Amino acid sequence: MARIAFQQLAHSYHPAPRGPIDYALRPMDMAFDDAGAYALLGPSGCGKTTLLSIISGLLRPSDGTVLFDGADVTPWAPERRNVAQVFQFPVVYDTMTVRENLAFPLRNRGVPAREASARVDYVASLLGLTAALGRRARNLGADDKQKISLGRGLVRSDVAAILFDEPLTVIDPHLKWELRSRLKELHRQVPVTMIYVTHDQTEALTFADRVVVMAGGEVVQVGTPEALFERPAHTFVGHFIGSPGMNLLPCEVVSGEAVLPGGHRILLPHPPARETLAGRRIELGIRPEFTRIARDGDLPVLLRRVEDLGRRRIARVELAGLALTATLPDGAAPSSDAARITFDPAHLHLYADGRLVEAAP
Ligand SMILES: Nc1ncnc2c1ncn2[C@@H]1O[C@H](COP(=O)(O)OP(=O)(O)OP(=O)(O)O)[C@@H](O)[C@H]1O
Repeated sequence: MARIAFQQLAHSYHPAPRGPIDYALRPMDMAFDDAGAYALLGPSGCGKTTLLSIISGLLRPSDGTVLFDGADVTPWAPERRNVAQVFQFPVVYDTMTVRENLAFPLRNRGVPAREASARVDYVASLLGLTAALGRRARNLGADDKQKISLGRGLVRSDVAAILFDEPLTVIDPHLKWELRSRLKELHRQVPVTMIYVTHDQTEALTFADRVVVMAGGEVVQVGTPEALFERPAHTFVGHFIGSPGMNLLPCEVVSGEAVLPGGHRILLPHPPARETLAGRRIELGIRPEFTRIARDGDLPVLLRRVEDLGRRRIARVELAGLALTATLPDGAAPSSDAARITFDPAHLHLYADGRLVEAAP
């Protein structure tokens, strides 16, 4: 187990001696606490795999330092780092049995046979592979093969970290939820640092205690699922997390109020100092869940349509030409000619150039 830290870590696949550097990962300082369950979440191309490969040692960063429990491991080869990795597609030995596949990483490390066998039995039961232990891997389907890959990653308890790179991509949808819960259960019992890469917010939010959200080669927020929902540090997080995402309204701040298009004014509970906003692009953020549509609401909106999303309904409305979404309470039937919207002041956030602006002290 290890605490993994980055100091001024950055990576460019095309280091340029002159001119602007084309970063796949922008310079960052951050740490993964020992024994934490993390998800690395972000859209395709944001740098997740690059970051994972730098941790495992498959890729040497062009800048900065990687520390495991304070030791500089930047030049270390993958074998020396003692990191287990599970990839998107199965990595199994077809001619071996499931038991032999699972025991392989333990045999390599010289773990005594009895201890190895107990560990294999435990991991197999966790992954629902017990009945298949004696079968050759080649005779199994894609789901079971990927379970073996997961098992090989999980079987050693002495690793510095376990890295998962979209491990459930090939798994049947109905099995995904079950395997995610099992990984979480395993983490509770064997607290190893786990880092789980995904572009799927449901996967990230159900697996991780802490989610690292990435965009454009940058870590834009590290937080609990609740923090990402309640207090997005960046408009990208507001938009990317949640379904639908946060409403963002361009505005100006004048005398403690946000002035929206159409001249509508919203009193800000904690207006920031003027200097922090000067010359920056300002937006007011509010999640659909913290709005209310009613006849006696604050601002007049045009009701475009109501959508049924299964567990809840949302209203698509327009405020001075801006499209917004609002969650509707059960049974609410807003009238299109008298709809008004109210924002819960406790959940209003102000962003400058995409970043959350803290209130003036
Ligand atoms: N071997 C490489 N050589 C050059 N550029 C690369 C290489 N690998 C990745 N990149 C570039 O680096 C950036 C980050 O890619 P990376 O694969 O880390 O993102 P990702 O978030 O893992 O994406 P995905 O979810 O699609 O795998 C992208 O712009 C990508 O094109």
